Amino acid sequence: MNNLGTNLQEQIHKLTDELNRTSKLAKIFEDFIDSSYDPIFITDKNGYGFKMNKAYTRVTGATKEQLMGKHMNDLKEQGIISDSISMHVLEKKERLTMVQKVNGKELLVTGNPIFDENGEILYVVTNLRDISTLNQLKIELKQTKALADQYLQELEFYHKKDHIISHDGIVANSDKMLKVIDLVQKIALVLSTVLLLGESGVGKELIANLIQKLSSRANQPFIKVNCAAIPKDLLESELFGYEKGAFTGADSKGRAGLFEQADKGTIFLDEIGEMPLHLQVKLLRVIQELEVRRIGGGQSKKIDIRIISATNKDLESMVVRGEFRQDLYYRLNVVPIKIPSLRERKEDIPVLAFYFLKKLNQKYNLNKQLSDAAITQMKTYSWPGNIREMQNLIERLVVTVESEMLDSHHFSFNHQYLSQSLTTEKTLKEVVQDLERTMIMEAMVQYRSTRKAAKSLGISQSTLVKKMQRLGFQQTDYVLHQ
Ligand SMILES: Nc1ncnc2c1ncn2[C@@H]1O[C@H](COP(=O)(O)OP(=O)(O)OP(=O)(O)O)[C@@H](O)[C@H]1O
Repeated sequence: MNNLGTNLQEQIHKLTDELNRTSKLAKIFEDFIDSSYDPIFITDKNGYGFKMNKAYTRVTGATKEQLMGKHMNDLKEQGIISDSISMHVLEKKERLTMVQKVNGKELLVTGNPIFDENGEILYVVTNLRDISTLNQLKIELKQTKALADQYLQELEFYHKKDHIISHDGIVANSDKMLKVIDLVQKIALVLSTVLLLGESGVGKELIANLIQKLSSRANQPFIKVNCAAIPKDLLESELFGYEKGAFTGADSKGRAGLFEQADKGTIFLDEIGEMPLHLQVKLLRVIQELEVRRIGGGQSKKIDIRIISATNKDLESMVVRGEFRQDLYYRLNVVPIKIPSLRERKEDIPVLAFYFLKKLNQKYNLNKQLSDAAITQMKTYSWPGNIREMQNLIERLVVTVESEMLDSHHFSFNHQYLSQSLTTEKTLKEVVQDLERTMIMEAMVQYRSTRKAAKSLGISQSTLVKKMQRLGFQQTDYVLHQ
């Protein structure tokens, strides 16, 4: 009996030791999985939550109470987990990896099966990696890269722009305009007679200025004459001058004409197509003989002038129709320079738009910006008034749009007049005239000044006046519309 008692006591002792060792091991095991920085989750062979570490709660927010002893399929049904890697591992009996969400948090999970000696799964141990931070980093990296690309683009843009802007306020990016500037640089010095051709607002006057600035006559007089703006009956005396007593109302001392004033320098005859035929003969003589005779004067005076002329008219057709002298045309057309319309060089649209925006921001002390979509929208438009129209539109938007960003919807070019006219059976000429009439009327009602109206329409004042005469405008037309 005593022996039996001693044996039992020894057995109990052994068992207690064993139990102590096991619980120590369990504690070590728990400490061990808790020390892992990455979350660990263990399910038993039936798919019930068995163990999880502190990192699991830290990363997912899910607690032991929520998960331990719970079946994975139930947790999935409750939406706590999006899927269960443990269930897939139990089914496939192999290590698997997938992306799974716990409490909405995206995790990269790897489930490892633990087998017994018979090859049956005892547990599935799952390691989890928080990839939301990784994803966030990926997004940030993408954003940084996009920003870097944008800066690079802007840098290239400004690099190019700086190079181009150095041509005295002439901004260009297109090959077509760069070729024009190239040609201008070549001919500026040789003092050849230049004829600038191109639609209204393309920059003919700007190019004329550049030719003058680059020439050896940069410091000599530069006389600009807008042949369309000076009333026809005054043009002759303005150009050629007059002697005292030449006509009633004339200055008693007589006056030098613009040709004489341009002596040793350059004269810019803008809108040369508007020069009346009888003055064309006199102009031809000035160019051929290089001398002028004032009205009422007997003697001619030698002059040394360079002539730059410009027109938006088709002079060749005018010659054919007998509206422009052929000999004068040849004399003026020594070096023709055609300045392309803005729609023929859409690459210039962004550089010009940013250039005008910058200038206007400085002028009005603002910080307006242009969206990419706005630039794209501008590229789709045909710009009949060319650069002048664009400049005016941007100015109008800079001062009227409240938001900092000028966006595509601000550039919704209005074709309503056109669509109205097109619904009726009219000829192209009539449609164009309707459109011109409507737009001019609106501008005149709004501004009541041809200068301001022309500016808003993107045409020169003289073009507007001519159009109004042609369309038979009366002052009462737009005054009555007030
Ligand atoms: N390349 C350019 N860069 C910057 N500004 C430009 C450029 N081209 C034209 N402009 C601007 O556009 C406006 C119209 O240009 P400009 O008066 O030279 O045109 P134009 O062809 O002479 O017009 P018009 O035939 O109607 O007299 C001006 O304000 C000018 O400064």
